[in-house]
Amino acid sequence: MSISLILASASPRRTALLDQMGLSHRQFPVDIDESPLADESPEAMVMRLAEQKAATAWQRLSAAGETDMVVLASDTLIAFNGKPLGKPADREDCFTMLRSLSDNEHEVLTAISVKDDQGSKTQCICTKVQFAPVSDDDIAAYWDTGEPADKAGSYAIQGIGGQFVKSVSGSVSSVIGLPLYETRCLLKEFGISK
Ligand SMILES: Cc1cn([C@H]2C[C@H](O)[C@@H](COP(=O)(O)OP(=O)(O)OP(=O)(O)O)O2)c(=O)[nH]c1=O
Repeated sequence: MSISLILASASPRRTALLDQMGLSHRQFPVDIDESPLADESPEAMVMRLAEQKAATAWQRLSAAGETDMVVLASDTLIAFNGKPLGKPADREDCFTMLRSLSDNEHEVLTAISVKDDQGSKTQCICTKVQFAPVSDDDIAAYWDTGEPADKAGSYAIQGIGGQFVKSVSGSVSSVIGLPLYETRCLLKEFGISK
């Protein structure tokens, strides 16, 4: 009996990172409400969202008769001054986020959640990122590239936004959406390895 790995995500970056690990999988995107709850910490929020993505995918696939699967889901948020920053709602929101990140340090939180028929486990990985000073002209030009729109905190370290990053302490793959080392360890606990 072979167990199939399901990635509960629409993200092209997360599937590419799993490919990088040599783990064959199938993408099964789930859309959930990603709004924060009142007074919820960034860590509690990112873990709740990853867990909910995994549980939702699991329920839908089980209802469709799928068995022998392990579901992996992930969520990425920026924590700045104790507040969560997700994807920008619009250009103005991107300006607000990048102005606050400019010349400051922030944390990128990625939660990974794995579920099978025995239960689930969720873990949060924190990476510190120091931003260089970013001007309004930089932000305007960056917004026009289209890159910030679907990225937590309005930037992509692996793309054009990498030029705003002075230093990183922690996992770079986690900033991009899936921490390779921790994902490998967690999946191993659920019987998935290369
Ligand atoms: C900070 C940062 C975020 N990101 C991305 C990672 C995540 O894909 C995205 C945050 O959105 P998420 O809601 O975590 O994920 P998603 O909507 O892309 O995919 P899904 O929910 O279907 O799994 O921001 C980068 O690619 N580079 C970066 O430097």
